[in-house]
Amino acid sequence: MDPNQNQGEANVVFEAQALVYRCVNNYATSMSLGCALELGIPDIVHNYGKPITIQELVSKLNLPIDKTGHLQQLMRLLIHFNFFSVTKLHDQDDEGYVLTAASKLLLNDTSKNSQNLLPFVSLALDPVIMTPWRFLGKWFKGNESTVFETAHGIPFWEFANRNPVFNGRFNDAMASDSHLMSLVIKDCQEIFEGVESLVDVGGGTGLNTKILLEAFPHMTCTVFDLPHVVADMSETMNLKYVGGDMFSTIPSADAIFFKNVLHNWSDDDVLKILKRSREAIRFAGDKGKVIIIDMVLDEKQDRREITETKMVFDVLMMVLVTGKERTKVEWEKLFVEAGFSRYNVTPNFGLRSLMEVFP
Ligand SMILES: C[S@@+](CC[C@H](N)C(=O)[O-])C[C@H]1O[C@@H](n2cnc3c(N)ncnc32)[C@H](O)[C@@H]1O
Ligand SMILES: O=c1cc(-c2ccc(O)cc2)oc2c(O)c(O)ccc12
Repeated sequence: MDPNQNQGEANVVFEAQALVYRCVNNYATSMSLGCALELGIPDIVHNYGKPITIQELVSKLNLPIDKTGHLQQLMRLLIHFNFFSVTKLHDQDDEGYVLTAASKLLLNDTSKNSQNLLPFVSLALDPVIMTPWRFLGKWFKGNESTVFETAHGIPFWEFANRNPVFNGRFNDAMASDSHLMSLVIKDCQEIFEGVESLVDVGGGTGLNTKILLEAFPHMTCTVFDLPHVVADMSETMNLKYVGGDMFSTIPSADAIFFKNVLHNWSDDDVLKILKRSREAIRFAGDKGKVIIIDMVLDEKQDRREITETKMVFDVLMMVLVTGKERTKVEWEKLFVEAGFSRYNVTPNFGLRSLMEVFP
């Protein structure tokens, strides 16, 4: 027998073993990141103002000295995932930790930067969100429409309605995601050109709309969301809040805007929402359109990690709500079935793309 053949078989098995261990232990990365945030490590590194050594970090955290090696282990994993990096200290042999682009998004101190995903990460690690994963197998064999319902007894949006603390946490998380939109919205001049009125459907507490209004102050905007989400919001001359159910009615406007909303719903539900949107723009003539910011799965074009993240969101939407992520072909099928004639996709929002859909 060829000894190389044996070696080859062993390599395949060991590669497979590494894959199994990597996947099954993925939670260790999110838990380690959660721990770093609980301890406030990004803020300490930020406030130190220069690279911070492991000894200085232990001291700032008030940890027992004998935890130094363990903290180093935690930091090594987070460095591997690009949450921190190490740099040589001037005139010394020692090294210190510094923030990376990712950990700069996770600071408690938001005074210098409104781009902050800490509320989003806190939501992701909340037991309300994590518990349903334990019920995934049970759900596959049962009748509930979501895993969330199998775990918590009621659907996600009803849970948010009944639990004001969770509702606040959820809305803050979604708003933190929206802050990043301001980075690109100014580049979208032509998309909002001619749009005089816009309804942000499922617009949450209205941050998307406020960012849009900063860039396009001539517009009149309505944030439309469930009544418990928009209750007691303060309005301005060109920003109104309306409570309601998008399956029953959507207020009329030139443009109907959805960010991070349609991926929460099944194809049947998206079809109903799109048909309601078409009714809502029927008086707008040539100006009428639907603007969607959401994920578009594209395994051929996207880097492997981007596809991986989108596929995780795909399953996440199945677990929490009744949703999914979609390919361009899947989106197109829905647009055509809802009676729209054409659409454009601008893939410039990181994980999200912007789609314009015309009657
Ligand atoms: C994932 S959040 C997106 C929030 C916001 N568009 C953003 O990007 O930050 C989905 C929103 O849809 C709202 N929603 C859920 N069901 C709805 C319904 N039947 N009618 C109107 N809004 C609804 C939720 O309350 C929530 O604010
Ligand atoms: O309720 C959620 C939670 C998330 C979420 C959870 C865990 C993660 O690692 C990332 C995100 O995202 C949501 C979302 O994008 C959405 O449209 C509705 C609800 C949630």
